[in-house]
Amino acid sequence: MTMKKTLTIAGSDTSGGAGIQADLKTFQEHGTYGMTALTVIVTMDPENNWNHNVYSLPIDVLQAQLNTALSTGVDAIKTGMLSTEEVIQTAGEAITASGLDHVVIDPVMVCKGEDEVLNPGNVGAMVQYLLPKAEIVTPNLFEAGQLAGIKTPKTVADMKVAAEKIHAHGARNVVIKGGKQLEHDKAADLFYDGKSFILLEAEKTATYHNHGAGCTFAAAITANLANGLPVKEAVIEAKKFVSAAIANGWKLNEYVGPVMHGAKNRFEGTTEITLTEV
Ligand SMILES: Nc1ncnc2c1ncn2[C@@H]1O[C@H](COP(=O)(O)OP(=O)(O)O)[C@@H](O)[C@H]1O
Ligand SMILES: Cc1ncc(COP(=O)(O)O)c(C=O)c1O
Repeated sequence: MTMKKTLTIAGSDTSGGAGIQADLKTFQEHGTYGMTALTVIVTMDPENNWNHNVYSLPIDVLQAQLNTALSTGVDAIKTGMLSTEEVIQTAGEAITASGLDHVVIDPVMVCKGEDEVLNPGNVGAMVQYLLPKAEIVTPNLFEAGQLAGIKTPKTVADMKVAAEKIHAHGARNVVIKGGKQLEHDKAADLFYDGKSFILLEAEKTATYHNHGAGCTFAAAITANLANGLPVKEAVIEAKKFVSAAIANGWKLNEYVGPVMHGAKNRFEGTTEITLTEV
């Protein structure tokens, strides 16, 4: 038996809901074989309101992991938290050398609720080294504004403007996640392939237990691509999955509630989504 191989280039979320932990659980849930190239380790301080600390790994350690994983011939790659311009460049060059088409860029800039970029130079480096390689890029509203060089989108009309600008940077398909923050009654994401705009809408779940939603969504898209789904179907299936994962999010402790990464096999078919050309 062989399995499709999926690689995540991302950070470790020690609390297990986001980062490589979310990616590996989601890859497994979709029947793909997960591999990792770790960029940073994020820890949380239980004595101090769960404050995050980010520990970077040396660049040669990242390079060695990329050499290891890519030598096996992976089917799809996802990127997540990339801490510095050097890390972004290294990831971009490894992706180019791999010659792979199935590349999902989740341009993580902040953890939820914060609005300052990890390192300001990262936005330009993502535009230069990652967007031209992206089969799909999956920014949230804040990240979309940063990549597009405009104010954070607030409406579907703003999202369309951002999607066109991000597409012009070389990403072949753009999915802007409206999520909870969009001024809209549904959890709406905008898909743009350079030709048409499609709004994917699901019921908004009233919950704080959504930690890792973005990583989980992008990892599901990556696994779906590795499994042979066309781009639009890969996004649609991932949207159904992440909606079920959020609807079944749970409380890890008083600070954080991860999404249910096991939602595909437990809750498949429990969430409906609608598609509308806009
Ligand atoms: N409360 C919610 N109910 C249903 N879907 C949601 C909710 N919040 C976010 N989503 C969806 O989850 C996915 C991840 O989005 P989001 O949480 O905004 O990403 P990120 O973690 O990168 O900020 C998107 O498809 C988004 O629409
Ligand atoms: C390592 C890592 N990657 C990515 C994220 C982003 O998580 P989310 O999917 O909730 O946006 C986080 C947030 O804590 C993280 O720690």
